[in-house]
Amino acid sequence: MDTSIISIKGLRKVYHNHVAVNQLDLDIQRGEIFGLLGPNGAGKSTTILMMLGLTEPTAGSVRVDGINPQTHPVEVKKVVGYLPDNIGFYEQRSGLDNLVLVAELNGYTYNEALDNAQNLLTTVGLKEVGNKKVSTYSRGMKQRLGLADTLIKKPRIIILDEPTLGLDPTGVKEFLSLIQNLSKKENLTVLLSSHHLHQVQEVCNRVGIFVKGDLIAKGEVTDLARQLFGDSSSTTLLDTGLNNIDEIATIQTKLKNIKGIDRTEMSGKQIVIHHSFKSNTPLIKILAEQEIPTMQLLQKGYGLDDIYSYYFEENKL
Ligand SMILES: Nc1ncnc2c1ncn2[C@@H]1O[C@H](COP(=O)(O)OP(=O)(O)OP(=O)(O)O)[C@@H](O)[C@H]1O
Repeated sequence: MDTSIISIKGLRKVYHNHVAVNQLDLDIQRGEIFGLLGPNGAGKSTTILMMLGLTEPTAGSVRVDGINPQTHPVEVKKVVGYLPDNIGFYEQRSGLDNLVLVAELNGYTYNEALDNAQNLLTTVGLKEVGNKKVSTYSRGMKQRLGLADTLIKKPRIIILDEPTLGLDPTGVKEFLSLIQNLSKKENLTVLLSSHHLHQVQEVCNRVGIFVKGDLIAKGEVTDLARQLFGDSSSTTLLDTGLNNIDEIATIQTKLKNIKGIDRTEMSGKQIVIHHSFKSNTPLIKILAEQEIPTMQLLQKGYGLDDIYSYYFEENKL
């Protein structure tokens, strides 16, 4: 059974000969938190705009909860709440007033709007400050108010564009756990566009990585590593205990040529070894055979940061 709430097939957007989104195929499941990752200009916002019916695809199709946003833009906006990265409020009015206004604009009577707004302020943890002017809110509080704003029409899907931008670490944590709880409680589907890899890794069920209009990989983070690096899915940090950088670099080069090791790089005085061994045991054997000093070996799996730096910083594409 197809349980996807967002279904994208062969989606393409070309602006004056520039391909912003290229042949995108993506299915997002109901209740899923999906992370859209990618550097500036990768095509994330254009994809979101096409889902919202705000820009027309050049080719391909999008269905959002069964709705074609191109032909039914008003209907799609009823089921999708969108939090842009620069949401504006009436700063001189209270958070509560702002929400009531949005609720009324969405067709609620004043009493319904008030009730709805008060409940949402509680949900996002702003109950105590609901009557204070928005101008007195911190960035984190404004983002939570923005979340309440997107929830007011009781959407089935929310799309959040860089929602944690400018938040301090505590604010980020609180905001993301709020999203996670909401998604669980309401079976809400969340699309999160972000550059913040650690955060996305923590909160998303799956992520998709966009580069220059292409979705180069999608899946759970562990699957992504496999998709992008093939069998080479392990990284081990070697601390030789040496201080001489030249000596360490010589060891690094030597290791690179050993079967089973795909590549190596320096990280300060440590050597990062990317290899296809399932554990460190074969590595320990190799290090002993090659008489390489080993003070510490630390195995770590590939994280999103590795994927990101491999694909974006080393210009592999
Ligand atoms: N209205 C437009 N007209 C022409 N080109 C555009 C337009 N909107 C976006 N583009 C181009 O399409 C590409 C994709 O842009 P998009 O905004 O979708 O990327 P993004 O991944 O959302 O980046 P960011 O994180 O900076 O928002 C970029 O090269 C951008 O310059």
